[in-house]
Amino acid sequence: MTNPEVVAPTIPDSDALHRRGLMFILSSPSGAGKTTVSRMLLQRDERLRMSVSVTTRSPRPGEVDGRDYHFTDHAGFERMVEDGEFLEWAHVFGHSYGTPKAEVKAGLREGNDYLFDIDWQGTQQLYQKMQSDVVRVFLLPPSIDELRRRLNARGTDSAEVIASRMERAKAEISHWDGYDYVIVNDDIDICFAKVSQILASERMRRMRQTGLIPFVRELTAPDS
Ligand SMILES: Nc1nc2c(ncn2[C@@H]2O[C@H](COP(=O)(O)OP(=O)(O)O)[C@@H](O)[C@H]2O)c(=O)[nH]1
Ligand SMILES: Nc1ncnc2c1ncn2[C@@H]1O[C@H](COP(=O)(O)OP(=O)(O)O)[C@@H](O)[C@H]1O
Repeated sequence: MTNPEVVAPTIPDSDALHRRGLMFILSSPSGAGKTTVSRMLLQRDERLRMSVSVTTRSPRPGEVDGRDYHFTDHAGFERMVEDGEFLEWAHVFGHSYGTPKAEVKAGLREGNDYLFDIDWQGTQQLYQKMQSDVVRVFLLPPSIDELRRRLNARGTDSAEVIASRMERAKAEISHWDGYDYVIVNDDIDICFAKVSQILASERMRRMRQTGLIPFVRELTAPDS
């Protein structure tokens, strides 16, 4: 399945210097592959955690409450909105989706990275609130026909739901320029290798390496 030649080597994320975590956002039109890429990242990367969203939509076959989403009803969702428990929330495909705040805020300080499978509206909100922590990646399908083929092949949605996802796809694609990185997900292994490289590079940004300040101070101390 996975061709080892195109999978990026795992770059050790050293704990020697403290680093602030980052918020890694993966968006795409439905069916372009963000769930597939997210699962591959989470399987291979221990420092990456999924930000599990809250939603009012029903679970699909195979989805697990607390792992794929926190499933709730409208009243429960509204209560969380009123109590300020979301970093962002939006209406997508007639349902409500939101990113819980508590775990992410504390985890970033501890150096944990979070993966977000959210749409362009949520991406904009997170970017406005936490710009320096956010890395935005958008996946495109190689063609509209291939997108339709993948939605059909996934076998999780009725013909009616697939038609409505296809209808929304072009509107979602129109937000491609609100992202830092845009990748065409043609070959899954190549796409995964690219996403892994982005993550590795973004982790090395100076501003995230909070441990550099005392480290450099020590290096440049007058009596060292
Ligand atoms: N803004 C926002 N969007 C979300 C959140 N969780 C999921 N989404 C988006 O909602 C859309 C529908 O998700 P889903 O019902 O799982 O279907 P999918 O398109 O097959 O992934 C996707 O574009 C997700 O990225 C969230 O917490 N906030
Ligand atoms: N590069 C790819 N080539 C072929 N099929 C793919 C590729 N990426 C994803 N898929 C398949 O397409 C379907 C939709 O992918 P999924 O990850 O569920 O999309 P999304 O989460 O963006 O809605 C799944 O059946 C998945 O296995």
